Amino acid sequence: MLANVEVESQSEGEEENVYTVERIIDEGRRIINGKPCLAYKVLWEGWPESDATWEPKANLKHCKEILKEWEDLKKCRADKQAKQKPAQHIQPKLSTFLANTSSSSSSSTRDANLKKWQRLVDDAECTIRVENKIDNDGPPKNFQWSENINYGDFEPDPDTAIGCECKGGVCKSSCACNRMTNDANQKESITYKAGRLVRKHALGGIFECNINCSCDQSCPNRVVQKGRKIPLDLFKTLGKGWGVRTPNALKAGTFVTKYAGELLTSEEAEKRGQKVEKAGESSYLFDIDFHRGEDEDDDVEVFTLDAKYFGNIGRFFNHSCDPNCKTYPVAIETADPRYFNIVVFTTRDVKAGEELTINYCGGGFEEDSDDEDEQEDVVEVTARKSPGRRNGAGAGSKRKATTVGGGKGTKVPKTGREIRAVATRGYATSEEGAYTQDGKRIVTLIPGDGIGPEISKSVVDIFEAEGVPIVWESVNVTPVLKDGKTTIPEDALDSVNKNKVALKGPLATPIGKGHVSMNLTLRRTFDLFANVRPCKSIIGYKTPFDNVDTVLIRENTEGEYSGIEHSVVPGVVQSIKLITEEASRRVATYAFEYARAIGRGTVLVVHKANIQKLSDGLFLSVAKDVSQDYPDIKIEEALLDRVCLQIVQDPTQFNHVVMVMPNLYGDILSDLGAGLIGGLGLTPSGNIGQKASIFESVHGTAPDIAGKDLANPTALLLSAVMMLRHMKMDHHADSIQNAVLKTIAEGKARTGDLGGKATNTQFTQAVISHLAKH
Ligand SMILES: NC(=O)C1=CN([C@@H]2O[C@H](COP(=O)(O)OP(=O)(O)OC[C@H]3O[C@@H](n4cnc5c(N)ncnc54)[C@H](O)[C@@H]3O)[C@@H](O)[C@H]2O)C=CC1
Ligand SMILES: O=C(O)CCC(=O)C(=O)O
Repeated sequence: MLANVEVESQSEGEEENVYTVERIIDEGRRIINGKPCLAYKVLWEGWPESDATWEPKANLKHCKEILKEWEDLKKCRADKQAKQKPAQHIQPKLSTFLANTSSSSSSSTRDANLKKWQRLVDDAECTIRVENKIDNDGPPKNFQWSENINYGDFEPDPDTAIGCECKGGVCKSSCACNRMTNDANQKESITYKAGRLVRKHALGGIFECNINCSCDQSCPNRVVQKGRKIPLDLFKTLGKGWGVRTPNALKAGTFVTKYAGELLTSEEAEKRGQKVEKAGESSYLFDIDFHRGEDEDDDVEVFTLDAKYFGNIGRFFNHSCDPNCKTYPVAIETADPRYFNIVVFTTRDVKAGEELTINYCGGGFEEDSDDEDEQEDVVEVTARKSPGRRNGAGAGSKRKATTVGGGKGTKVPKTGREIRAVATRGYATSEEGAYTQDGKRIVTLIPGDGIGPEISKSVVDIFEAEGVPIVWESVNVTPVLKDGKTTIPEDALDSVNKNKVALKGPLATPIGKGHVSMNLTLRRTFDLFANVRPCKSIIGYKTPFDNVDTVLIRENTEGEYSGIEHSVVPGVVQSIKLITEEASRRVATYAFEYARAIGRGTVLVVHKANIQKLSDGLFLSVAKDVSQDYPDIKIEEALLDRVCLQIVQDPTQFNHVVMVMPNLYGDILSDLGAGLIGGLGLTPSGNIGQKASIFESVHGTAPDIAGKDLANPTALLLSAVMMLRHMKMDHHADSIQNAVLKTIAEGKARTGDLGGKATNTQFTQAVISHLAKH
């Protein structure tokens, strides 16, 4: 082992110490002494891993053998990943990694912890690649990865599994297990077709061959029990916490994963749910209630799987109203429906790189899928009745037990917990938040000051007329003094923490004195790091430029708005512009991801690094470094003053880029953009973070027209449209957006800022009359 190679400590200005390299444990691009470079993470002999440091290659010039060892190790890992070795069996090894790192540490700590996690996750089944390019979060805290269900005291009785008597490896449609699947779905066929793809008709309930069957392991009716065979990416999403993505294209009907977790009684799940909710944390409860009827008071016992502390990749699927996957019941270990496995299958063909999502409120196979199975084959699991008492008797069947649907018959009290009649889970990323009993999303509404309440009412009225399935929770953000500091009232904090999504009217800030800005306080409190400000010409409303379509992303938590100001001596004040690598990296990453998502090929970094050499210099160099991870997106840079000139000369030259910049520049440039398309009454924005997202118009409280019903609510309405898209309610977003644009284009009900005579109320009524359903 060639480990005793000495190198010099790289830190500038430090005494030159000499340490011994034990080995290299990681590699990546890092900023060292202000410059991005390839660096290696070095474990030092006699020092713990927590003292490992990132060293540029130059510092390792005497460590050729160690570098070679590292290259060999990397190659070996890459080969292992490429092989995507299939899982052996449904009972995988139990990986016990209790991530005890702080969720927001440095990026190097994050990377080390994610690597550690990746090894355990990988070990558990088929290849899972863990990736976080968004923030410094490591693995979730207090979460133990396991592919198994932890049954605790409620182990299912394997003797209740109904077996078939088919000999040899290939069960046919006459097999008792296939027939039970057919019974449950009123359709005859074998359950899985070639390529381990499930037939659509089978998805009302699948009975796989099991330990009580005579067929062997090569039987095609054994798919889920053999474990996941496809690689998956566990990745940090923009604004939705962790998510799951497929690196390869998948066909409709592909088995993706089982949902693992701890099996709880309803009472226990209820207690856990309440505790987690109180703490404002995410819950991951999934009722195994496929056998419950439409009436939730049905006298049946329902177990719940909790994946908060213990589970597998199933825990990380995000919700979508237009999902590409769905959970279905699969019986393997027992035919007792209280123990059906919750299993994720794709419901349509999925492209490589697509995020895999499920709709927590149901939704099955794509209607126009050209798969060989017909659409009417689809049997919705949602609120499906129990498959009933099946005998399993008939040719070739071997009935082992008769406990289907019966169980202990314990009466379960209705608890009011937000778990619906289908397999459902609560979740708390910025996308998921809270729901009412009847499945409506709860959204925090901060009406704001000045024109805020008027334009908020307009949004509420239009949403009601459109029938958007959300419930508003209105809160006040009048500043309160706590320990001498101006803060947000507790109920507003609780509401946003719980709901994860808010719509906010403008809030007034006293000029040159008085309390700090509540707008900025909200952004900082919820760490809403990226402020997305699109600016698009409105067809039919003539301005000097017809085709403006700019997108600006503003760093939203620091820079000139850090709020660090003091008087040095009378007549001299100092205001600190704080720029950190961490905040610059996450907003730059967001900009690149956003550019990719909306199909723009360039990220333009707007800065003044010629003057603010260190602060804007860091912002720019971090953005350049981030760009290395996005070879498909170009990076360009421009000085703010030149951008101001060019954008008023011809804004369309910025139509193909996503601009990203420090806080103050974004604030000013977005007002300038508004001026190009007709004013502040038109421009929306979204403040995006991991804990929550708050949508608001770019404008302020407009004190000159407040209380007169003269305001244009378009900017807040379009912010609300952005919010709907964020929540994946695109259908309602389209309807409202079209109605607003049509109203302005038509010209009959324009507000004063657009040269019209309509009041806010009249404009609102006109929009309602243009909604798709009217
Ligand atoms: N995010 C927020 O909540 C923001 C709050 N503010 C606060 O708002 C207050 C007023 O700031 P101002 O500089 O006057 O900016 P402002 O944006 O409130 O008003 C500027 C001009 O635009 C007009 N305007 C703005 N929104 C309009 C709408 N929806 N319909 C028709 N006309 C509209 C106003 O009548 C005014 O003439 C200040 O206390 C400021 O701190 C300012 C900007 C953003
Ligand atoms: O907080 C304020 O009053 C103004 C904030 C503002 O202009 C902004 O950052 O959008």
